Amino acid sequence: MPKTEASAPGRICMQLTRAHGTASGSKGSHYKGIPLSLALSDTGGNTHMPDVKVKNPWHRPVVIVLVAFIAVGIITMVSISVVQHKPLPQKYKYGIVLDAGSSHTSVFIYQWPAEKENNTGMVQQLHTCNVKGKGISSYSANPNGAGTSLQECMDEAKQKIPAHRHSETPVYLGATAGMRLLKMEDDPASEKVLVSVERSLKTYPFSYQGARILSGQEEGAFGWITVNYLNENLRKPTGTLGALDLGGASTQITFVPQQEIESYDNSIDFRLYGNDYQLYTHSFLCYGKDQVLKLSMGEKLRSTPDKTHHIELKDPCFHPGYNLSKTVQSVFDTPCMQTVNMQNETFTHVGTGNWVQCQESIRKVFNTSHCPYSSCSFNGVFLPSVDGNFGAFSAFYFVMDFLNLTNDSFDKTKQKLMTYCSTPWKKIVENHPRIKEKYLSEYCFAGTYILTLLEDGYKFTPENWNDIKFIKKIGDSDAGWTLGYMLNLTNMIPAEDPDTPLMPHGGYVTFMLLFSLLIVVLLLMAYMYFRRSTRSGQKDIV
Ligand SMILES: Nc1ncnc2c1ncn2[C@@H]1O[C@H](COP(=O)(O)OP(=O)(O)OP(=O)(O)O)[C@@H](O)[C@H]1O
Repeated sequence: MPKTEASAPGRICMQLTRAHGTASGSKGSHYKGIPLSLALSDTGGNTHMPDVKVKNPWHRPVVIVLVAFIAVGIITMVSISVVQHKPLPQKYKYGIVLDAGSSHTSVFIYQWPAEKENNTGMVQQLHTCNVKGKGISSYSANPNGAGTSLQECMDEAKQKIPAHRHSETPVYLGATAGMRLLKMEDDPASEKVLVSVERSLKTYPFSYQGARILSGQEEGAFGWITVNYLNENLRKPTGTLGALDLGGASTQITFVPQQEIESYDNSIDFRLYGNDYQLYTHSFLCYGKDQVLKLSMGEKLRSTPDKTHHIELKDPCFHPGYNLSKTVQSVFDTPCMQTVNMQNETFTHVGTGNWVQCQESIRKVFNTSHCPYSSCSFNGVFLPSVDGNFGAFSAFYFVMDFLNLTNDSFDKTKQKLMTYCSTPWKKIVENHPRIKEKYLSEYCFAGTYILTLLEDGYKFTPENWNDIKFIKKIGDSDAGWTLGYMLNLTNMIPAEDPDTPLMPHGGYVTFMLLFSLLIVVLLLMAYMYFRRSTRSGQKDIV
């Protein structure tokens, strides 16, 4: 073992001999059989074994800290992953909208995840209940009955919505064309009906937000919002779906036109999720399925030459063999037309089942004699050309679905209607024993009216006929104005798109965790590198 030159008397000098030792010239790295050993020589040149223990590398603080960090990191990641993937009980919020239509009232219950308000396509229909009996406008002579009629469905709503959510659940009642007509006819009576429904709704534990009559424009616009919200069209600046709604007393057409809207009354502007929309909308009061039947029959009764004797009203829109006594009052009990003086209180409604004549008679209810704009639908109402796809719902769907006409071409639709209308009434009843006779008797008329309204009124052609999709529901929710109304009143469709975080919450947590671990590892590596270089620096100095 060579002595170091720097060895001072009495000082113990330590020299490291490497396994592949070089300068020392010692044989290999072994000293008396001890590998990678430390040998000490005192000033007297005597060599002896040092009193130093070789450390277990796992006991070094750096390694312990490193291992601890890694263990904590792994435990944290596993815990987060377990918690993240645990199925959490979903918390919902609820809203109730009553559609008080001319023919009946429906109660719609909507639900949405409590933490996801303002996200498109999130609100869903949970439940719907049809109120027994006629619409609230039919209670004009007995206004209290209107409120009472809602009780069964509202009790059902109480069951459907968890009790702890009742007090925060908004309830809205919107009345449509039936109440619009009653207001025109008898304003105080319509007020009394509204007071009655309000009193009834306030007895429930929900958050009552009001009962009012919607304007035709609102009904059209909210129907358009509903179908486009459910189709998730509102967030994308791409195309929207026009809305065609056929009720019992009114019908609405609403879409984004490709040309200027020439009449102020037909224009509605929206800003939804940061996109601007200018909608064309029109509601034809008295052109719902029930009212237009009255208009058409009234027209026929009016044109009967002899009104002094019992009238047998021959109607091409009803099946051959259909024969029913009806009251004159049942036809003229509407503010949509003036009554006609007839000697008798009743008449016999007789079907002849002739589709061509039926369409001719229906055309008479559209006044196309004047148009103060560049183009009109009927009755002097401006209509831009119908562009794009349309969703047709309510009675558009009920009727076309019954007649199996939802997917046919224009010509096929006409042909099938012709055959259907000429089918004897007896056969129709036999074929559909479970359908209400009132509905059953009117499908020929209603189908012909729908075709005529769309073709003559709205100017759809055989070429774009299939741009009309007859729809009842989109997903689980009914197409109609109610959902759009609630979304608007609860501010669930903001004008501006809400800011979205860069990444979803789970992704964010994972990213932060991995990134933190990486930094810790890098720090430790840097520390170890620093230690090693300081040691080798010391060795060089030595
Ligand atoms: N299954 C069906 N078959 C045929 N017609 C139906 C069916 N169900 C409902 N109807 C009729 O369709 C029409 C439209 O019904 P809807 O409930 O949409 O109108 P409403 O809300 O009462 O009317 P409005 O919106 O004009 O006030 C009504 O005349 C109704 O009687």
